Amino acid sequence: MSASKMAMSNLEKILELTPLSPTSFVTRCLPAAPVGSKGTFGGTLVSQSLLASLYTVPSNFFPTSLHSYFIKGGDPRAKITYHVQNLRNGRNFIHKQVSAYQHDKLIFTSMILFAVKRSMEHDSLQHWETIAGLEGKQPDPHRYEEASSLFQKEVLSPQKLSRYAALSDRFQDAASMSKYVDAFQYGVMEYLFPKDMFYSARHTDELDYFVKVRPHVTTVEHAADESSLSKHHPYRIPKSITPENDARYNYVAFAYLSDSYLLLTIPYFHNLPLYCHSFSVSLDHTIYFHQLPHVNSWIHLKISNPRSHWDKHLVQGKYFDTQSGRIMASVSQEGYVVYGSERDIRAKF
Ligand SMILES: CCCCCCCCCC(=O)SCCNC(=O)CCNC(=O)[C@H](O)C(C)(C)COP(=O)(O)OP(=O)(O)OC[C@H]1O[C@@H](n2cnc3c(N)ncnc32)[C@H](O)[C@@H]1OP(=O)(O)O
Repeated sequence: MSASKMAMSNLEKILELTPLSPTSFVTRCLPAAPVGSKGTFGGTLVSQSLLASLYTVPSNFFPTSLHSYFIKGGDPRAKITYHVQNLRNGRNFIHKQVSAYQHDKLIFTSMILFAVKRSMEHDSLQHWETIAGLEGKQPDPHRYEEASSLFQKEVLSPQKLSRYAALSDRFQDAASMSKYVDAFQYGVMEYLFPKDMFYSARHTDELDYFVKVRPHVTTVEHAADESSLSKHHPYRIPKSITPENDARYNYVAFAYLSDSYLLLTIPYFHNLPLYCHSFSVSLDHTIYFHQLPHVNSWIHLKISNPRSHWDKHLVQGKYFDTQSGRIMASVSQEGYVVYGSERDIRAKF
């Protein structure tokens, strides 16, 4: 595999931060745009803001929720600076606000709530939403297919490509088509999509697919240190947080994957082909973490689209651990996505 293809799945490098002070960080790599887009990938901003904030909390605090807004499109040619503001330190919870800047302008902000890792001694009510029958089962190969081969069959085959090319200039350029395939084949995320993912005639309120992260991320948690507020000091904070040394990197990797193939799936709910938008950006992104997400195992994602109007589209995702069948995270995102009229899209396609 070429060095450039290997680099595509190097999440640690893509997200690496250099400290400027205990609460400010600058990116090492330039913040790339996803294939087919102009601005920085939203998942990079969400996950780097989470990584930056992790450098400012003791290692026995885990992210429990994250609420963020994309304020200005990120410039893929400029590094990003993250400032982490401490809003409150409690015994149970820590509140952080992270602001991301490019060219001295605020481009993104997130609020992140951390909760202390609890012993099981006091846990008055336990409940998990679960998918029964999922436990440890592999995705059904009759229903799901690896994304790059499916994309090549369902989008790039000559007869189908001409229909996509009628919808968008993006599909007229052969060089950019190979980038989609490379992203599926060598990128950070590996997908198993339903066979009708790219164009569905099925009326449904729900889309489900499987996703996992290619680079290894440890699930070995450090022995919980009983750090108290008095010990809450930069010296107690790990110097480096990497996929190999900190299981909390699973949250970072999850934040990265959670902004991909989410908003893009909207046409699926309307029996239109994916990629038929004329403009698409995410406006906000919210994650509730229900457990440590094991990102190297298949994650079963269920997406719905409760409301679309005024070019604003709400998508909600529930992510299930396929080993236990239990919910691991919930994600909500509203996007500003502009489509032509349904009639025009169908006529062209
Ligand atoms: C084919 C595969 C495609 C893959 C897509 C993958 C999607 C992945 C999801 C993402 O990662 S999206 C990235 C995260 N989200 C963002 O970066 C959004 C950041 N926020 C904004 O850009 C602005 O807040 C926003 C466009 C949502 C609102 O802008 P406004 O319309 O209120 O302000 P303004 O009028 O100043 O427009 C800002 C820019 O948007 C452009 N814009 C707005 N509406 C547009 C439209 N309808 N068509 C084309 N461009 C439009 C507008 O031209 C202008 O471009 P420039 O900055 O280059 O001048």
